[in-house]
Amino acid sequence: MGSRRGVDSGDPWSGMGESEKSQPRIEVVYARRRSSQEDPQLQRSQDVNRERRLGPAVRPRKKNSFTRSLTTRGRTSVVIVGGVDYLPKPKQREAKKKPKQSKQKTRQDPPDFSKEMAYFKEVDSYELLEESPSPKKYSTWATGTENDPIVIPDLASILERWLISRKLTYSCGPSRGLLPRIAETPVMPLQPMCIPEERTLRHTSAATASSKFVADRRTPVPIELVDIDSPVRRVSSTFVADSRPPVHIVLEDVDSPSEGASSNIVADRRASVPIGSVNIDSSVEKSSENHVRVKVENDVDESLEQAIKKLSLTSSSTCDHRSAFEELLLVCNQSCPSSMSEVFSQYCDMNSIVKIGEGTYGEAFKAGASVCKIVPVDGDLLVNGEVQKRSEEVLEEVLLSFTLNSLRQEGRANCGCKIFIETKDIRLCQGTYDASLIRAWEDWDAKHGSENDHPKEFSEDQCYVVFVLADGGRDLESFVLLNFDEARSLLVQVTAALAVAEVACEFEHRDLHWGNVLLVRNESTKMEFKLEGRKICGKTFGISVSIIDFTLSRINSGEAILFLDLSLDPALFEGPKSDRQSETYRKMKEITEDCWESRHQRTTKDERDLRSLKKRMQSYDSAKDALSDPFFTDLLEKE
Ligand SMILES: Nc1ncnc2c1ncn2[C@@H]1O[C@H](COP(=O)(O)OP(=O)(O)OP(=O)(O)O)[C@@H](O)[C@H]1O
Repeated sequence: MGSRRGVDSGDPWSGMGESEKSQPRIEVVYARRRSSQEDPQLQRSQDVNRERRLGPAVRPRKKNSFTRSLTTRGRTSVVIVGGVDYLPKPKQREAKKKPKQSKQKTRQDPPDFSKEMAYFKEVDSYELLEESPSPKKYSTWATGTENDPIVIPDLASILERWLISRKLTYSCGPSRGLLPRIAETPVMPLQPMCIPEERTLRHTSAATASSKFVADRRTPVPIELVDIDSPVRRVSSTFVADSRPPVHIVLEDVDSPSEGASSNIVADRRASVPIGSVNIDSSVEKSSENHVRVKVENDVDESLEQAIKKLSLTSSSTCDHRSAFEELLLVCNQSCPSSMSEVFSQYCDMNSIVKIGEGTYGEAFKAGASVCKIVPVDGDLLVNGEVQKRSEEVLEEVLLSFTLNSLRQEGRANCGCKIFIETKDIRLCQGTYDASLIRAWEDWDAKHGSENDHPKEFSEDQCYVVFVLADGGRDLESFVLLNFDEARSLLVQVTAALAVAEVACEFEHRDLHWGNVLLVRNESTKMEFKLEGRKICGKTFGISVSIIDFTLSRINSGEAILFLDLSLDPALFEGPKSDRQSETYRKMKEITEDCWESRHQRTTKDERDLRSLKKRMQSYDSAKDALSDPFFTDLLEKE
């Protein structure tokens, strides 16, 4: 489809480029270190890693396939902050192709499926030569109905905290006066789901009347109020602070005649604990109908909030590494990094940890019902021959994951699905690898032969981001579909997920190779999703699909557009010719014209071309005839 772009002056592609350029300001926020250019040794090891990414066909030996880090080198994280009305006009758009990927990531000794693999390889290579620029893969979901606001309270607060911290970081200049304050203080008013502004608890005459509010870590308001049957009541409130920044807890006697006056306050405490509980105790005079109000507030004073609002992102131009780390802490709701065992022990017995997979950066471990993917960040140590990810890079993925999580919420009015992997939590850790993790890593290595470096190399200072995910099963690369129904089920689930996310938040995965599609066989017969307000039920034939790895993805969270600027990673587009994944990256570059912040859609011209192709196809007598159609001209090279 050579005429796809820029052929005539009315080419909708160029038009779209123009209109996208006039969108809200664009900032290059983070630039990935590119030390390989200066360091030939690093360049060599990265070249080796590049070869790891693609499969056995192009991977002559261990650590020598097209790198798994292909997608991450030289990236730049970018955010565009737009107004609420930024959402583009309804248009039809294309879905990205699924590139081929081959990574050695298996959970058990795989049975011998070499025959099946050979078959699919053949199919793949055939398609690569034969297919048009994927008309059959361009989904035709029409966009354009009103979207659900993607910002649910929790997500809003996460993004807001992030944006605020960025404003503070970038706008305060050298003085950085506000940054320490925001780092010490949560932005509680912005997270109404997290902490109710107040709870009113009623005393009873019972000696141990108590009220307990149990909530998860993101709504950590377990407050226990106990009155003791004595002339003076003892009131205590326990606030379970799980890695939460400081809070201000006030107990107030609301029945006192001077309600609201400071004398009503029976206990007042500012508390800051990384993990644990805060108790405040006090005495309250007994009266028949005594109410005590427990207020949990943030410590950000109004003037600070006003100041924050006035700050502008436009003055930001640089990002220092420390502040990005602080942003990550804020987004993860932590005041300081945890240890690995603190995080893992929340999900499982440490001795039960099993490694289940690995990527260039990520080591995936099964922890109870969850999967924890550990990604080292910010250290100087090369990991698997790669420069470690920087906080700022991981931050983009963290925010994106939270945004996609919001699609899982029940009761979304317009769009929703549960096919993107559930991100249960994200935590920042520091220290050496825990002994149980080392044991699990070595077990996996003994069975499967890890391509990654031994994690014992990490020092006490090393930091990591731990993605706590639902267990999505095995990746498509190692999963064997048993019949055509399972294959259809896989395709419809992936397509439905992309359609939902594309309509809801202009999502483009941009790296949907078969290592990033997980499957599990179960009793399920159907899966529900909602697209443009319509509930749709898809048949699953006992297969549940999850999409993972949003490192390269692009999304409009409602508050910001998050994406990586792949134009700074030319090597990404230099993979082997005729390799499906490499070709797909190149196609993406062609379609985006290296403008990665925009969403990209099938154009009217493309649709016209496809429609006329369809008509012409009906008139051909044979496939041989059809192959001479002009639609294919630039796709076929005669030798
Ligand atoms: N939620 C999950 N459930 C089950 N397995 C998972 C999950 N997340 C990751 N894995 C396993 O771990 C592997 C590595 O994860 P992932 O691809 O996210 O890491 P990565 O370092 O980002 O990879 P890449 O090399 O593509 O950058 C996956 O291919 C998969 O086998």
